[in-house]
Amino acid sequence: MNLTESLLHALVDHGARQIFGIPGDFALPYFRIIEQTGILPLHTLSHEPGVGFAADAAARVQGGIGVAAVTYGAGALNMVNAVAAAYAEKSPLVVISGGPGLGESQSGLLLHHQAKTLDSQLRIFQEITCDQVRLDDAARAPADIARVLGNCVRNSLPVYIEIPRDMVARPCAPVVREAPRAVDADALAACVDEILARLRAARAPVLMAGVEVRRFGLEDKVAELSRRLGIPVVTSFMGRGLLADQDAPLMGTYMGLAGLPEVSALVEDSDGLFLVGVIISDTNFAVSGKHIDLRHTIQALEARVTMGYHTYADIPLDALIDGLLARVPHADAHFTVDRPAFPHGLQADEATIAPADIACAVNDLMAAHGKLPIASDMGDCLFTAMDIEHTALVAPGYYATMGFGVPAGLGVQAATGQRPLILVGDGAFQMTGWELGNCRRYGWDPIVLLFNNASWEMLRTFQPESGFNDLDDWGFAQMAAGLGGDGVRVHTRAQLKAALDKAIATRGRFQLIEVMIPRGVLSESLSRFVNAVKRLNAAKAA
Ligand SMILES: Cc1ncc(Cc2csc(CCOP(=O)(O)OP(=O)(O)O)c2C)c(N)n1
Ligand SMILES: [Mg+2]
Repeated sequence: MNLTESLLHALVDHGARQIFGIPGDFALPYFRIIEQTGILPLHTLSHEPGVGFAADAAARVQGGIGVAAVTYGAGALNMVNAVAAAYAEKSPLVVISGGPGLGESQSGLLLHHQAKTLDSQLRIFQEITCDQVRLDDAARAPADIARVLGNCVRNSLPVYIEIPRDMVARPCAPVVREAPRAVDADALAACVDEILARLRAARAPVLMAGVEVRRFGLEDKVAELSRRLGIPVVTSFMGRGLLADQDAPLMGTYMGLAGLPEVSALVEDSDGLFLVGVIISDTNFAVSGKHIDLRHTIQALEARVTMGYHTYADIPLDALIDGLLARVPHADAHFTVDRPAFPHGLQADEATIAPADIACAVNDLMAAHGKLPIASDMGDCLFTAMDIEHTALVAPGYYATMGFGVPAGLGVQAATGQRPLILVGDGAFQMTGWELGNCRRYGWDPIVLLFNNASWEMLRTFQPESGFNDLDDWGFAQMAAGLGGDGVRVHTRAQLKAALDKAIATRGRFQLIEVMIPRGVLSESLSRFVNAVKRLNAAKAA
């Protein structure tokens, strides 16, 4: 076995199911081995940001790790933003980069694709990954790979692996996966007892599910725990889409002043808020109507449990949930909640289209044809998703980068085989929407709802006086055929419904529905979010 094969088998062993990538001369040798061995399927895309977003989304939906394979310098550094997004949102993404061989590194020449020094790339990735290795020693490689991939899975964070191009075919032993780390049973029991005591003493306990629940594959168990405890569940903004397919007492998504009042009141009035895998970020908590004193909550995140001004260390979330389930008997009665209703029954008439109509049309579509997993970009399309029935959702809800939506949708279909619905604004589509041109090669056929307001509308809501938020009308629908798909531009609600009916009935080609939305027409969630931010900022300034 050679070093690349050893790495590929280790990737499979740690939960990788495919590789997304773009080669270069520093990467051609290891790409050849990927292609020749077929240990993992390789999907090449067109631009490295898309490679990173697709691999990140694949990791999020399949519960394993994502793999982004690139060349040195121009390739890897082109993907920094996507890896930073994965780091911020705790996605287990493995970055593999080809690199200069030992001989050329010592040639005394500056090498092409080199930035500052030959170590610059590794140093840049140290800031956005939890572990790194350059595989320049075949004897040490199996242990290095086991350590790095073990950290990727254990922390649910990106890692960086550089393969010098003169090392790819060196004989190498197989990688032996690290043994799971032991959890202190006494500390776990004490932590479980204290959490249960606090929840039982609370008048109005609530469980908020965050992204770590998905990252560690705990949705079924968390749903079961909430039923047994008899407490309602909400998701964080980032956690939207969690528990969509579980029988959970799910009330909705917490968005503070931007969200549904009944959901916000449930969270903000709770005296027993149990934050399970929730990232304490501004997008999750900054627009709270009533200040949530996080010091009075129970926070389980990054293998630590904090409550009552003290922290239990080294309590992995899976061990904690198992410990709680072991101590909470099956509930006698089936605990349910009255979930707020989502909009249905689109008026298919000649009226222009608002984001609320898109949510309504999608809810009607899923009611008639079954749920679709959703990949959403940043922009009002993501806020519109809050009015769509709960379904699997991948979106940059915290890091908030544009460009995620289309590549992420391709990653979802590559990973699951399920046809995704992609929500993307015109500004974000200008960045990475062209990855749709790769669908035909792989048989992917997403349905793309392109919110075209010819504007960076989210920015305009915060700074309406700036003319630079105006975008031109690019005519995206007309470009679909050249990319291998079908495109249609719709102006009215009747045209939107007809386009969705045609799209869902057409398989084998991506379906691009360019929805023309008048500037200034926002989703209700975004309107509430912007008004909340302005009110809170005004209050701070006062
Ligand atoms: C990679 C990156 N560069 C800039 C920005 C900053 C930004 C946040 S929202 C936004 C406008 C989005 O326009 P779009 O048409 O896609 O959607 P909509 O607002 O609904 O009209 C920008 C430029 C971000 N978040 N990421
Ligand atoms: Mg726009």
